Amino acid sequence: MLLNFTKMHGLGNDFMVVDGITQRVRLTTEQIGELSDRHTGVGFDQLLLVEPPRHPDMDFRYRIFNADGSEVENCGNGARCFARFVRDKQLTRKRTLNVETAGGPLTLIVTQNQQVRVDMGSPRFAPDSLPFIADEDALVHTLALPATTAGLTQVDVSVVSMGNPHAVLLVDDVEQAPVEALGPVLESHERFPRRVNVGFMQIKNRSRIDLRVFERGTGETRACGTGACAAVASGIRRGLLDTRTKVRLPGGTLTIEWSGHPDESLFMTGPVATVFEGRIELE
Ligand SMILES: N[C@H](CCC[C@H](N)C(=O)O)C(=O)O
Repeated sequence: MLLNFTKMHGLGNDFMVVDGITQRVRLTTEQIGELSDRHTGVGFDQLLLVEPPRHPDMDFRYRIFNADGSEVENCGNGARCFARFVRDKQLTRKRTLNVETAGGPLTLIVTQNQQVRVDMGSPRFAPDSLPFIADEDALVHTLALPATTAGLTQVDVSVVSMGNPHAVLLVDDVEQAPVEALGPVLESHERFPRRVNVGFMQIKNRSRIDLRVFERGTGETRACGTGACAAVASGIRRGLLDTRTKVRLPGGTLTIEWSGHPDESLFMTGPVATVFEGRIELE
């Protein structure tokens, strides 16, 4: 099978974007894992597959696969790249797109300055929305670690669903945060039955944070859109952040806005980049 694709990124969180509308695409989990390899494949954090919508009032469906081949519910940086992709490929001329994802509907707006603003829906904190095993909802949950990690036997996390699951830790300095040691341990912690993305948040002031994210199924990325949303949502809920917060990630900055009302949408705005067009022959 000859597969055309476009390599894109959002603040260095990189994607192989595949048009599954004008070409017939059948990819196995194993093939996606092979394609994600940065030495023997295309190399990416996630693969995004664009498909026709299932519902008549939606414009597209797009599916998200991590580097390990796992299919997931949402991808913030990917949503922005998707919006640019379908317009660049003339699959639509609309600037406001209604899109189906496994995590629910998204509305994407391509702004005049070529940034993309995404209505990410409402953050959810109830443990079963992630899922996270806990007796009740709480601002912060204490997780016992299976073994002493980075000198810790337990950590406090806030849990947030942006369609996909996130655990957010407060740290004094993201540069010194034990991302490599603690990320994998929390990603696969037993209280997250479907694993979890792990955010390390340093609050600079009430409208600015630094963030690093160890992503489920991929590892640390240069940026994580849903991770930025989850971190700010948890900070606003805890009374630590304002309703419009800049998130500085290793790959650059996103703007997150949320009123703090549980039934109101959170918005993410940020850049998109196209790197190259490619074609690959698959068995
Ligand atoms: N690793 C995530 C999916 C990609 C999210 C991230 N790349 C973003 O921009 O939101 C998960 O397993 O839920």
